[in-house]
This record gives sequence, structure tokens and C-alpha cells, in this order.
Amino acid sequence: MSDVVHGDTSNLKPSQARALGRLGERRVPADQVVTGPLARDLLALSHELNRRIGLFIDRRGRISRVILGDAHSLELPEFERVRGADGRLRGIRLVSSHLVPDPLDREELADLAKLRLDLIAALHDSPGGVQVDLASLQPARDDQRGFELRSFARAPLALLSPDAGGRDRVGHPRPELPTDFTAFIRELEGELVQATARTVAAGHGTRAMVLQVHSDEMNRQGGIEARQAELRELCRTAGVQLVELVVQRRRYPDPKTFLGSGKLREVLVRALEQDVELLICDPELSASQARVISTQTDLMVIDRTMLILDIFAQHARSSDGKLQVELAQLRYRLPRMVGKGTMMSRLAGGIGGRGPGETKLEIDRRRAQARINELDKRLVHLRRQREQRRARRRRSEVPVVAIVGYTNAGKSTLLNTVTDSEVRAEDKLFATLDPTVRRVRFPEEREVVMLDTVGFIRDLPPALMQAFSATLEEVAEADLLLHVVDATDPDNTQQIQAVERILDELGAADLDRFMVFNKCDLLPESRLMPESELAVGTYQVSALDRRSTRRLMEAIEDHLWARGKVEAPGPGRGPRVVPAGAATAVEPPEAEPDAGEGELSGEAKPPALNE
Ligand SMILES: Nc1nc2c(ncn2[C@@H]2O[C@H](COP(=O)(O)OP(=O)(O)OP(=O)(O)O)[C@@H](O)[C@H]2O)c(=O)[nH]1
Ligand SMILES: [Mg+2]
Repeated sequence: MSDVVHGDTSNLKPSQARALGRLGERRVPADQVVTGPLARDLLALSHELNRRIGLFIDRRGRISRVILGDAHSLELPEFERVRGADGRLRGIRLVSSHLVPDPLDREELADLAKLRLDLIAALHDSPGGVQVDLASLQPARDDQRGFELRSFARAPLALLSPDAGGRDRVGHPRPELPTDFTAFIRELEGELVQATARTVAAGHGTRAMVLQVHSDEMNRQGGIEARQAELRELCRTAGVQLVELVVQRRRYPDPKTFLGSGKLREVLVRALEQDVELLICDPELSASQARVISTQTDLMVIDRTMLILDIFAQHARSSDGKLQVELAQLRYRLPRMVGKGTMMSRLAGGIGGRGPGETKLEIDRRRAQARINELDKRLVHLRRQREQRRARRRRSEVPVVAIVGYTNAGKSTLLNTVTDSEVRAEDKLFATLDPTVRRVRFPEEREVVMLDTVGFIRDLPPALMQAFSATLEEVAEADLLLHVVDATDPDNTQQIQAVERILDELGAADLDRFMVFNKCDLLPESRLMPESELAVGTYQVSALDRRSTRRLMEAIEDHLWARGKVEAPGPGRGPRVVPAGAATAVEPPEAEPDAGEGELSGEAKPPALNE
């Protein structure tokens, strides 16, 4: 059998197989979509076999593939992965037989889009002669970015011949038909290249579509709108332009294709229409799902976890932080490295590419594993150093107050305000990645260390937990936690629960904590609790306004000293004067470059305190 033929030929008679092979030897004039005689022979053989047949024809009119399908569908062979980023088409058209006079179906249109074929033509017999359904891509109209599908009204094949000049039998002109295929494709490609140039010049972030499966599990957790809002925020923070959020309700994601395969085809067409380059799946993808989606769509495919990791990579500042993120990225991707083109290499050209892991994007499994081992070793060393530093701090009996909370709750802003310093605070998720330590002095030579931490997020995957660990092992040893909550976020009940769950996993569940409801300046008076009715250990503040934090700061001091938590004041430098209106006297910020990697120290105990 000729290697031009693709498909299951095992049941063919030798003569039929030969006839199929001979189709592959035919030529078509370059300026014609297909000739009448070839169309008739294709249909005749198709009816004899009762199976569809497709031909890939290149621009010189040579047949590069003969594809044998079943009665209803054709499975096209894979192409080399070439992303036509410059707006060019594949240089190949598909001419195929339909046994029944159905129009082009979704699957065929999806193939056109995915493979960027020059054109697809489906032929069928009718009493009046061979009829043809045609479709191609075209630039989107109305200044929209991207491409759209263009279907032509069904026409007799005879109309496509150059002699017919695009006139139907009663002489009606059909100027849109590709009667001169060479001219047609030249013009179309010119338009597409131009449209792409406009797109690139516009310079938006990577265009992405989020694919979300509303599984039973997700429904149980509730707050799907909140989860979606959060995904939008994650995209914004990562510099990704979210074009569309596609949702499918299923009991669980399809083990092979994540979304159902029909839905996935739809997504592909929508993605093409909107010039989307990146698909972001929620919840997490398995290795094989990632592979299947990426081959079926020819797009970059990542999941929510990778998106978060990418943000981490962008935000890591200290060298330890960078090491940790690289380690988390490698750990997450290693089991998902399955051949080329899947998640391992996806991020490089897209949203990531600036991460600490970026140079490792194409390394193979073995090298990834070696790198993981090396990072582990370096981080163990750093962890030891950190432990020594902490031990020194414990000896000096300076109590540690750790600020924890959901991402974007205002933790860094609170730290800045109460310590008069300038920790990076931004309206972005995970603005803080490296733990930051500031000293706060109270009157009477009392002093605490305040620790700002990375924000938490629901469904924190284990790889990310490990990336958080630098800060988090310190959290487990804190004398007091300030759990900062964005009082304005309608989803904050869920967020509080997510934070509590993570604290629990860190072995920090039993630590003393204050609940700090932040951003109260944005709430109307009516939504604030009267001071007298606030539960013990609960505070309403605006981290932007130092006066509002006064009660909180007093309570911290009371909690740590008045109740005998700490016996003696630390070695001080004499009393300081409290500025009017402030609860604290503040020492100039002293940054401790204190970050690093280590295992999650579930065994870490809070320092012994005499209650
Ligand atoms: N109106 C108002 N905005 C606030 C307040 N506190 C923080 N913000 C804003 O909320 C955004 C997030 O603040 P951050 O301090 O970066 O939050 P974070 O909790 O440290 O965030 P991550 O480090 O990303 O987890 C910033 O734009 C702040 O200006 C507040 O009390 N009132
Ligand atoms: Mg922060």
C-alpha cells in the first residue's frame, strides 16, 4: 500500500487498495480547487467502499495524502506542530467526499481551524451533478482581532471551473467563489498576514481562554463565582488577557480530554476566532489531559496551578525565593513532562518565560530530576542557616507576630503602616512572595518582630505549599498570628476557611490569633460592627490609616506582655517617645533578608512560652 494513504485499509480488496493509491497520483491544476473528473472518481470509489475519502492537495496541485475514513468521518493525520503565528496558512487544502448531502460539520470546521488549512471542500453527488460545500478562514471583521470561519453557500462543482467564471446556470454571478484558487489564496493570506501584524502591534498580553469544569467537588466547595473572579484576578496579575471563560458542568473532568470532546472542538473554533494562544484549565490537569488538549488544539495549555507558579516566578525577589519557585515549578512539571509540546515547554513563549525556571523549560526529565536534587541540597543548607537565625531571635526573646491571610487582603499595607516602612504592596495577587521582617518597638523597651507573609489561596497544591514554606515555617513558630481579612470581599467567609485550612496543615492551628478585618474605610458605616459588639480578638481597621490600627496595636502589646507571655523586655536601648496619634514607636525598618527553602516544618513547635 502506498504510504500516501492514511487510515484503516485492512478490509480493502487489492483492487480497491490500488484504486485508492492511484488517487494519490493524480494532479490538479494549481489554480483549481479540484477538477470535475477527480471529484467524480473520488465519489465513485467512496460509494463503492461506503466510506469517506479525503485528499490533501498542496498549492502546486499535488496530492500529498489520501485519507480513508468511515461512512461519516475522516480522521486526519497529525501535522508537524507549526503555529502559523505570522498569519500564514498550511499550504494544503482538504477535498473530501460526503456520502450524504450533509453540510460541513463541526468537526470538519474544527480541523480547518486547527490545521489552518487553505480551504476545505466537501463533495457530494446530487441528481444535477456534483455539489460542493466550501469553507475557509478569514480575518475577523469590525476591527476584531483574530480570524473567523467563512462558509460559502453550497454550489455546483461546475461553477468552480475557470470556464464557468463563477456564474451559475442562469447567469447569476457568484464572485465570492474561489474560481481561481491561486488568486484566492494569495489574497486571503495577504489579509491574514496584515490582520496578524495589527494584532502584534496592538501589544496586548497573551490572549487566553479559561476552561473550567464545574465538578461535583467544586460545587460542594461552593463559591464558583468567587473562584471565577479569582481566576480573572490571577490572569490579570500574570499579565494574561482573559478573552473568554468557558464553563462545562460535569460530574468530573473527562479523564482524557478534560472538557467533553465535543465541547473541546467548540472551544478550539472559538479560540481561533478570537486569536487565543493560551488555554488555562481549572481544576488541575493530568499529564495525559494536557497532552491531548495540546495536540488537539495546537495551543499552549496550562492549568491554574501553573498560572500561580508563573506569578510566583515573576514576583520572587530574593535568591532563596527564586530557588524555591524553580523547585516548585520543576516538581509540578516533572510528572507532566511527557514528550514534547506539553506543559513543560508551554509557558516559555507565553506568559512565563521570565521565571527563574525559564532557562529550564526544555530540559528533559533526567536533567530536571538532577536539578531538583541540587536545589534540594542548597535549600536544606539555607534552611539550617534560617533555623540558626530564628534560634538567636528566640534567645533574645523578641516575640514574633506573623501577619497571615488571603492574598490581596492588605497584609503588606498593614505592615507598612504600623512600621512606617515600604514593603511592596500592590493590587495584585501574590505581591509578596519573600517573607519580610520588621521590628516594631513599643514603649517600655518592648519590641516585636513582625513578619509579612505570602498570601494564601484556596486549593493550594502541594508544590505551591512547598514554595510557601520559607515563610510558613516561621508562621508555625510565631507567638501571635494576625489573620488579615478583606472585609469588603463578598467571598471572605470562604477565604477565612481556606486560610484556616492551610494554617492547620502548617501545624499553626493552635496558635493565638487576632482576626483583623481590613479595608473598613471602603465599607459604609452600616456594615461596621459597633466596637462594643466586636468579638474578643477581632478588630476592624483600615491599613491605610494608622489611627485605625491603634486598638489593634495596643491589644498586641497587651497580649504579649500584660498577660505575661513574655517576662522580660528584650535588651533595649532605653525608652522611646510614642508619637502622638500612634500606638507604636517605630524603629527605622530593618530588613532581614530572611527567606529560603525547606520542608514544611510540621514538626516545628511554637517557642515555649510561660503562660
Ligand atoms: N481602601 C483600602 N485599600 C487597601 C487597604 N489595605 C490594603 N489596600 C489595598 O489592597 C491592595 C492589596 O494590598 P497588599 O498589602 O499588597 O495585600 P497583601 O495581603 O500583602 O497581598 P499579597 O502580598 O499579594 O498576598 C493594595 O492595592 C492596597 O493598596 C485598606 O485598608 N483600604
Ligand atoms: Mg503582600
